[in-house]
Amino acid sequence: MDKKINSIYFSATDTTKKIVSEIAKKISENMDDEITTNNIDFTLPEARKEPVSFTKEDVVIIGVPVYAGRVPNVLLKYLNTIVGNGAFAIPVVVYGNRSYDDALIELKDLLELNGFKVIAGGAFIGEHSFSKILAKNRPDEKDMAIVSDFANRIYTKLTTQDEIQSIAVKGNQPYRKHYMPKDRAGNPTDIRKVTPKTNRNCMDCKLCVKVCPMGSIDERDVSRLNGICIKCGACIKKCPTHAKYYDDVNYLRHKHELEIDCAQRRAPEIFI
Ligand SMILES: Cc1cc2nc3c(=O)[nH]c(=O)nc-3n(C[C@H](O)[C@H](O)[C@H](O)COP(=O)(O)O)c2cc1C
Repeated sequence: MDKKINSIYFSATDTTKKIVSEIAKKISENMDDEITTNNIDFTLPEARKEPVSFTKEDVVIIGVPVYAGRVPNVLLKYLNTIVGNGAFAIPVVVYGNRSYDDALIELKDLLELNGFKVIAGGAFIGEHSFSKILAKNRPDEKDMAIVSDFANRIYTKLTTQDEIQSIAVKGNQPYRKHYMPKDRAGNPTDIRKVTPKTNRNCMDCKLCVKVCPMGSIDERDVSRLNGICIKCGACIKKCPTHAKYYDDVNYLRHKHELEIDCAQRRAPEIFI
């Protein structure tokens, strides 16, 4: 097979990265010739300034986390600049064990509009960005076995079908509205304005500045924000001294509710 394998992802807390990278690696391992895998990590703002385009020679595994049941809307502008030129695409969404709602179909549609041919797709589960216990440590071994099998099936499809077929994925059209957390009275509540706090454990190492996908944490005073917070969990989960946290009542209520209501393990779904 004379295709080039590409992995491209946004991954604030590394679960999407783990899945997309493994799919790309496994497909590459199946190929006889020595091939190079191209990797684009667009988690940080600098990377989203680079234009990206592919050709018919490319197979592109592209992954994003599910935010509010959809493709994160802060990424739409960048995603819409990626040019397919007839490349094969495998959209992957990773969600925190609640639901992926319409994120996979949204990503698939977006890729098709950008000139990709979508030949497979998958929804996988990763530890929830808000929590240390919801989908804890996922993707785990069981998930990675499914990831591996998915990659093998993509390889088989690429090498055995004369005319590689497009696929359909699960989801609604028109897409459902963004999922909204509820307040104590059961009314939808908007947590978009919620920002992280910094406690006395902070050593001022600036790691949070480096990992914030929005480039929002002030380098001179890391307790301040210069831009928006998307609640991605990067500064919280990656802080070596656990100095970042949220104390907003509605955010904490939502997190707790998810931990209770979505505790039952969900399984990855693949479409090929
Ligand atoms: C703002 C926000 C909204 C989210 N919405 C959902 C959701 O609707 N359903 C779900 O199951 N998980 C949701 N999650 C959890 C992430 O999709 C999940 O933890 C994912 O594994 C994170 O990927 P990453 O590690 O690559 O950043 C949300 C996370 C964030 C930050």
